[in-house]
Amino acid sequence: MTNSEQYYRNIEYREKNIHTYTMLLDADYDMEINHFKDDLNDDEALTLDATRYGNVSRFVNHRCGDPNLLLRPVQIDTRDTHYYHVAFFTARDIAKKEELTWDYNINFDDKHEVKGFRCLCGSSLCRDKKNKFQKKG
Ligand SMILES: C[S@@+](CC[C@H](N)C(=O)[O-])C[C@H]1O[C@@H](n2cnc3c(N)ncnc32)[C@H](O)[C@@H]1O
Repeated sequence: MTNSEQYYRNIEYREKNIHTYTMLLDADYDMEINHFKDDLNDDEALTLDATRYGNVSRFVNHRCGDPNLLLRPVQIDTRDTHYYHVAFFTARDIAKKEELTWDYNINFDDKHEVKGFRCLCGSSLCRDKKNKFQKKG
């Protein structure tokens, strides 16, 4: 089988095996709780509130380049690669009460992606070079 035949066979397999599931989210276009009132229009300010339906991972902040957590897909209960969970692993020893961070992989060169997010991670590897609020460190 050629590579392109294999490619189209994979697409066909995926299309036949599309899985859907219901997810509960609290989401709203709400400028009142958004820090970027001056920079965004209402329809650009979707806020996801993980208080009721999220889990403890909602407290993990972003850090560019050298976060103390890494994300890995893991399989639980099934070897079907359509279903995986995302697990956090420590990238190094973490001190008691130290902030947990992972790299959200934000592309700071993409205007749409970063319009509502200015990075305050303080890492020397921070990619948000235009951030006027950047912490030194
Ligand atoms: C998953 S929550 C993290 C927990 C949040 N800091 C809190 O106290 O509930 C993601 C939000 O935290 C803020 N945040 C996380 N990392 C940030 C960073 N490096 N710079 C600025 N804001 C950050 C942003 O408001 C982002 O939308």
